Amino acid sequence: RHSPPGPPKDPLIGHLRHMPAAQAPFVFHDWAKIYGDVMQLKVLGKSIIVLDSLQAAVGLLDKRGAIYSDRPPLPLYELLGWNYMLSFMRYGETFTRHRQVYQAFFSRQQCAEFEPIQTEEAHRLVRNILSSETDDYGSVLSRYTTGILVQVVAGHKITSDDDHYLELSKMVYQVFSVTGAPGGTPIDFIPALRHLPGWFPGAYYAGVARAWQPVVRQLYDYPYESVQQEKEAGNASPSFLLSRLQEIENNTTQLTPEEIKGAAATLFGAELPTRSAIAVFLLAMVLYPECQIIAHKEIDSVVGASRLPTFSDRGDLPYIECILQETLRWNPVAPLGVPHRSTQDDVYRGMFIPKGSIIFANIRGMALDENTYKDPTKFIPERFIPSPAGPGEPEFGSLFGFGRRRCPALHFVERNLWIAIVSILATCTVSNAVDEKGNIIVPEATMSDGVDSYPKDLRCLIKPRSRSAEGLIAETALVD
Ligand code: HEM
Repeated sequence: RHSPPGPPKDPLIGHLRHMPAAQAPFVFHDWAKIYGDVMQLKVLGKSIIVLDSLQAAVGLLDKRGAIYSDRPPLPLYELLGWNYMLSFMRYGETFTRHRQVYQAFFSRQQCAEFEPIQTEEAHRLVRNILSSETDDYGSVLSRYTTGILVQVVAGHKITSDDDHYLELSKMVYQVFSVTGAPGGTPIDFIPALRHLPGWFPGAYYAGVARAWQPVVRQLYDYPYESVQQEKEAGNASPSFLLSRLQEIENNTTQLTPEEIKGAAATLFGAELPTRSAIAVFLLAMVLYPECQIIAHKEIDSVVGASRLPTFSDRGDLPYIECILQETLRWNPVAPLGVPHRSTQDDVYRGMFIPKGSIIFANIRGMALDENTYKDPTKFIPERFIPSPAGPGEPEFGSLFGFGRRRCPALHFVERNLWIAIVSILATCTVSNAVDEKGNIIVPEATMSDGVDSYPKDLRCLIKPRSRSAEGLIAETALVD
């Protein structure tokens, strides 16, 4: 029985000085080639385990889920008032209750009911892309994912740029930007700092957290109170919050009001990865124009030019499905997932994993596994075509995490992405932007660091594909 291998470390502080400051998933993946797919790093006495293969992640996080499903404590987030957020919740009774509510809400069957909302928002997305005056498509994409979430969570349709929910969604983004990666600030390592004033060295983040508390509070109160008022006035549309309020009324609720607010805030906070995934798709279309041509042909032959695609076309568009799957694999938007924590000592393949270890699944590393994916850095949708017609490489399910903490919204997310991708492909051509001198810009396929992984350069040109596509899109403005 031995500790999992890892790179050389310093006395006392361990790997603190060696922790990668940038592009950690790539550094971990390179280390894994030397030290293996189960590695241990020690930081200030804490055991950090990095899993670099699907086999190890399934072996521990799925198969031994009973002892690998906790999350590390996040004192900074607690200080901010991010309470009852499922993503960061410790394992236990409260977690189980919350998780059940999400699983029921995002079941396959329930997800089918969101399709009209998703379709309408996808049409709005294309209209907004085509009328965008800048090439900063990030904000247009955010508007799409926020638009869907606000309808699903609070039954509210965003129709103007000064909608308060858009303001709230910007605030969430700001809070996450000023507080850094979850678990990565000094007070996460030395919780005692939380009691010190913000000017004290190292306690800086505690000051930040206190300053942002009112913003977080608003995110908790505003949606809940708005839906409550609409319910009382008899004009609330179906939504996550309305269902929870009705459960309170009928005494069938599993969650307290404060827990419900936290659950809704969790959902709003989940806006970013979906918008990043659509951005990855756009990047792929710029860099791999041949894929776009095949996709256009498939849509033209299956859907035709007289209508826009709908969810009922999905089964007849296998190449679009491959593009979606390859978008998820090529540049994973959650490259290290969300860390798990082990709650018991364990031995895996003869290696001792102490209780309290923080476990990272290197999802980025798994996408680069050359034994599973040929030419893994290239965008090749055909890799998923089943054999004998294609190589039949497996879909990249790892993107949504593992075991009892796996993303509960994945069926919903896949639909959000599919309808956005197919609507863009049916109506637009994505191509290279051109600089002032007339040179074609070829963006590099690199992603930003951190929890919110986004293409570093997304300069591109998006134009209507044809007159008839333009007409179809214009018509949607009248119907939706
Ligand atoms: C492309 C978009 C998305 C990706 C790639 C993604 C991926 C993930 C990953 C990797 C985890 C952690 C899994 C683990 O710990 O092993 C997670 C958790 C979670 N996701 Fe997603 N997610 C996405 C979108 C969403 C959306 C839109 C929602 C909600 C509307 C959502 C809700 C959640 C929640 C609540 C958790 C926490 C689950 C728990 O801790 O038990 N996700 N997601």
